[in-house]
Amino acid sequence: MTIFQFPKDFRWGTATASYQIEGAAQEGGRGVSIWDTFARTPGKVFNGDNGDVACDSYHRYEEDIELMKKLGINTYRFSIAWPRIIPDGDGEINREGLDFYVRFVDALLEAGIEPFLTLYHWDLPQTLEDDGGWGNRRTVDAFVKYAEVIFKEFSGKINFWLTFNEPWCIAFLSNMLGIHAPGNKDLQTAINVAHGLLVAHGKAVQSFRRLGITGQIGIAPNVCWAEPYSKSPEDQAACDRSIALNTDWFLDPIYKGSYPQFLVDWFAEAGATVPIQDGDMEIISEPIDLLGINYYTMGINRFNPEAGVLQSEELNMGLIKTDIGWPVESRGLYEFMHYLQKYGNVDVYITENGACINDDLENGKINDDRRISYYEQHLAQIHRIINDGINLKGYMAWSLMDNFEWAEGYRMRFGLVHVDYRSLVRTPKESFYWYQNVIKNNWLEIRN
Ligand SMILES: N=NNCCOCCOc1ccc(-c2cn(C[C@@H]3NC[C@@H](O)[C@H]3O)nn2)cc1
Repeated sequence: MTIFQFPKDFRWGTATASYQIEGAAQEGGRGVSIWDTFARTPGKVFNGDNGDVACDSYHRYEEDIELMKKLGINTYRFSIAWPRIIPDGDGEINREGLDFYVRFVDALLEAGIEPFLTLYHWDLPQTLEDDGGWGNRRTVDAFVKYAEVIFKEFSGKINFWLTFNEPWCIAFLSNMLGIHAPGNKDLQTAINVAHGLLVAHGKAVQSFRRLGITGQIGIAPNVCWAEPYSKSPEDQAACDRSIALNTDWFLDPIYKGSYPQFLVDWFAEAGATVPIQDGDMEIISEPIDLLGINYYTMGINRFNPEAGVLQSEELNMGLIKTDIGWPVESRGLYEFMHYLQKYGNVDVYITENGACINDDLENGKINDDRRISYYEQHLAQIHRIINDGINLKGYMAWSLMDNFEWAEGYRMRFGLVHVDYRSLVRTPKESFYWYQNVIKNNWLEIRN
């Protein structure tokens, strides 16, 4: 067997998000989000599923924290639902909504678990979307107002902060491909959204510094690692475009103060431009302290002029796939983390990594061996990354429990804990106990 020992201060955790687990969608003064609207639009979400009940964590969070204590994690990544805090987006503060998160954060701290907060995990107040969404500076200013409410309430209690989860999903999956809320299918709209959220990110970081808020702040891009099908320049360029739209499009403005010119030029060919106003790039490039990285899979891509705006086609190479159809290929994480070094050896946390394995209960157990295998492969790569001297400081498995997987609804299960959506009974899977052992030992044992 092989033993991979992790650093003594390495953070072990799990991750969730407000709309995916909370439920109580019409309780506590919560306003309507774009995902409430999208899920109620016929054909957008599998089976017409929505987040009205989800895992009911709004009422069951103490039970969830007991599961976290049993698992042995020291870090828990979650998100706050903006519509609970300021229901109409930029109006009055809903104290009842804020108090729910005060109770939750206090309970986490009481349990000895470090809160790792995402301010925005996709549940935009609908009123702001109705007025132009992230492409309207009103939304940018509203986000800063919301962020400052949270900063002031939780400074001293929360020390790890993320502004946005997966900006590529917020901008391009949701506004160019139309697969997530609000479901637009327009490149210029997507570019406007991406720029708006970047300005909002920068302004929030400036507020964080000005207010002297405790801890470290950053952002969490999702990775789309790709390798060329052939050695041809066209296939390599197709990969470069695919990787860069998820990463460089957001991290170049933050770390370099400018967009990647090759992609700006590519989009200009398609008639789309970035709506930069005076001072925007200086705001966006306000220095940050950490990055969250979300990794699930990688692709083998080739140039194909018919393959969407990037003309980059991901090929089915016959790899083992998870039940959501994503190839299991952990080496993309290693390659990506070295790619990321062009921004410097910045502090990085894996804020999402996990497998969709839809095993169900059998005799009271869930023998999700495929999920264990997925985690073994990816944690081995993480040890390799750390061994190369990269500042990878922690790992949060997606997800603590099965939850609402966006357009896939509840059919796709990423949890270490099984959720029966009728009874809401939580049942730890075999992978939960495997991960519990890794955390307890702070080492990974690869069985021969
Ligand atoms: N990348 N290029 N794609 C080209 C075209 O893809 C079509 C489909 O696209 C995608 C891409 C990515 C995702 C996705 C889902 N999760 C899992 C969630 N992460 C945040 C947390 O809430 C988890 O639930 N992460 N990523 C879904 C669909």
